[in-house]
Amino acid sequence: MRVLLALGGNAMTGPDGSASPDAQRAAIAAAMESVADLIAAGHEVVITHGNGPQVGNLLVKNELAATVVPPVSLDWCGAQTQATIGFTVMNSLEASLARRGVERPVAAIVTRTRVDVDDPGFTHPTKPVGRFLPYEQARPLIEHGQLWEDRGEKGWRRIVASPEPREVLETGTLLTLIEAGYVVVAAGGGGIPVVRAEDGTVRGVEAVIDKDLTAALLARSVHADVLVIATDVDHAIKAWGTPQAEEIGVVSLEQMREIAGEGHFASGSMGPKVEAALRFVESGGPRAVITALEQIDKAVTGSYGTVIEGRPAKPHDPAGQNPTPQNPTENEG
Ligand SMILES: Nc1ncnc2c1ncn2[C@@H]1O[C@H](COP(=O)(O)OP(=O)(O)O)[C@@H](O)[C@H]1O
Ligand SMILES: NC(=O)OP(=O)(O)O
Repeated sequence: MRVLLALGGNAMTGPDGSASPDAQRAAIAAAMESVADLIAAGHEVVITHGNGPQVGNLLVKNELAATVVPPVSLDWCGAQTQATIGFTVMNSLEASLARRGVERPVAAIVTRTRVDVDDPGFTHPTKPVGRFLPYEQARPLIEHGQLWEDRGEKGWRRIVASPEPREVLETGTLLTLIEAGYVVVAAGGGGIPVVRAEDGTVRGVEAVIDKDLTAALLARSVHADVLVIATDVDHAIKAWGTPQAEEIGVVSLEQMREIAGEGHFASGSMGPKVEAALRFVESGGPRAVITALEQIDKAVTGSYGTVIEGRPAKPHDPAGQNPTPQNPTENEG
């Protein structure tokens, strides 16, 4: 199966959200063990990953050092995170594959994602980045003009613009590499946001694209059989945080749209994951799964996690309208 695997910040930065180099190396090394198992099992894996903690930290470094070295813009910070996370993934995945006796080349690709210049995301920022701070520490920054948001029990977090991903510009390159047998790491941090001018030229814009939404687009572009969104919870949960909390197992597209419409999924965390899973399946993708990183082997077959099954088009069913599950059912998870 061709698997598009989206790795969240939780998988890349360690359990406490720490983005120290050691914590990142350790988290990525652990994640790549699971990825190597998938590859060793015969799956074709395309990896994308988040960069929220890292890009937010780079932004702060730039601001703190602005009087000493020229600061760079947010799109440059995003490009830098693709490189550091990408090369760390390459190092770890190569080692994990070698331990299994699997020979597969790995390539991390600098990837640009086109957005619309007039996207409302530029005027209404929604993307949490960087570290969590208690309100007392965030307050002076807010008073200084930064946008911060209360993210619940973990604290407050800085918010930046996050336009909709429209197109992954390196799709052709990725397909060539996948067909040549590479394990490709692409569109890290949702891709470096760029806009295209009327004359066809491309320039970076200051934003951080949601990596789950780009993952949905990328999964369709590379004809993935399954989009797996790996995070730190086994399932998306209905009535999350209440005594009525209920894990969501296998659901139809229609059911998940309805549940999402009821507002069970927090913006900036589970919300975009559910939206990405829905978009992939709505646009014709066969299956999308949200689950914990440790469960991705079962996720690819749809036997664990929150699973949205598409409608496989059969010869007698050209419109792809054959029935899908009508009741939320628990899978083995
Ligand atoms: N309805 C929900 N079901 C499950 N988790 C939820 C829900 N709403 C919000 N969350 C939160 O979403 C988190 C996963 O999102 P996030 O932290 O952004 O993941 P990642 O960094 O792995 O991309 C979970 O740890 C949980 O705290
Ligand atoms: N770019 C992005 O969505 O990163 P996170 O998944 O780390 O928030």
